[in-house]
Amino acid sequence: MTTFPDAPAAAGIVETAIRTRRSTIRLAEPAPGPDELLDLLAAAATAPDHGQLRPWRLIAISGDARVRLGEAAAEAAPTTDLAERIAVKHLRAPLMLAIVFQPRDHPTIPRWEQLAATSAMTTTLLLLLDARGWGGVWFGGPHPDAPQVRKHLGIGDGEQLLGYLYVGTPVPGDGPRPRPAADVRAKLTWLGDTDR
Ligand SMILES: Cc1cc2nc3c(=O)[nH]c(=O)nc-3n(C[C@H](O)[C@H](O)[C@H](O)COP(=O)(O)O)c2cc1C
Repeated sequence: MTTFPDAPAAAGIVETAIRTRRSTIRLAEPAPGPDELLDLLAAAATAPDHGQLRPWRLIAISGDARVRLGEAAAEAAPTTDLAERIAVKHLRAPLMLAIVFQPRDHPTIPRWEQLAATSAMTTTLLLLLDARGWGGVWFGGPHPDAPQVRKHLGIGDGEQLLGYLYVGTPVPGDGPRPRPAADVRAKLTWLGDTDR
């Protein structure tokens, strides 16, 4: 049997948080408010980020603002039926966080590294929300590139909407879902000595 050195206690807590996190789709009120969100964002902003460029910003959308965003997204739908369904999707959680990628021109830090840093921050935020008992899920969102949505949210030239974190309180009774174990053996190539 494979053994590993004893890990510090904190490592166990972190590992449990990572292994038990699940995306939550059924979300009810309440959701975190501005102070808690800023606190969590400060923690999420510690994710790996070459040059600490923080090439991202978030837009929090709650209450009636979700209705107005839903209307903007619905305008981009090709049919009335789809438009109605798209508008309703914006009400699936009490809080939506639009993840806006803001790449900068940089002499040594390419765009792909900045996108990776934004993804790392977002994943860390999702994990932190889950660890605090909030539910959340990252969805691309209906028509994130539609001009109506970009205009409504004030997405600037050169910025990209990377979808939304839908955030709220997990609906009672929707207990934790077991996660099938991933077989990652084929995902690792090891070059060099494995005697360790
Ligand atoms: C950038 C991004 C966009 C996603 N968009 C969608 C989506 O539009 N629809 C969807 O069903 N899942 C989407 N997912 C996957 C879910 O967020 C989630 O990871 C998946 O349902 C697995 O659940 P889990 O996180 O509990 O493993 C997206 C994931 C990422 C990283």
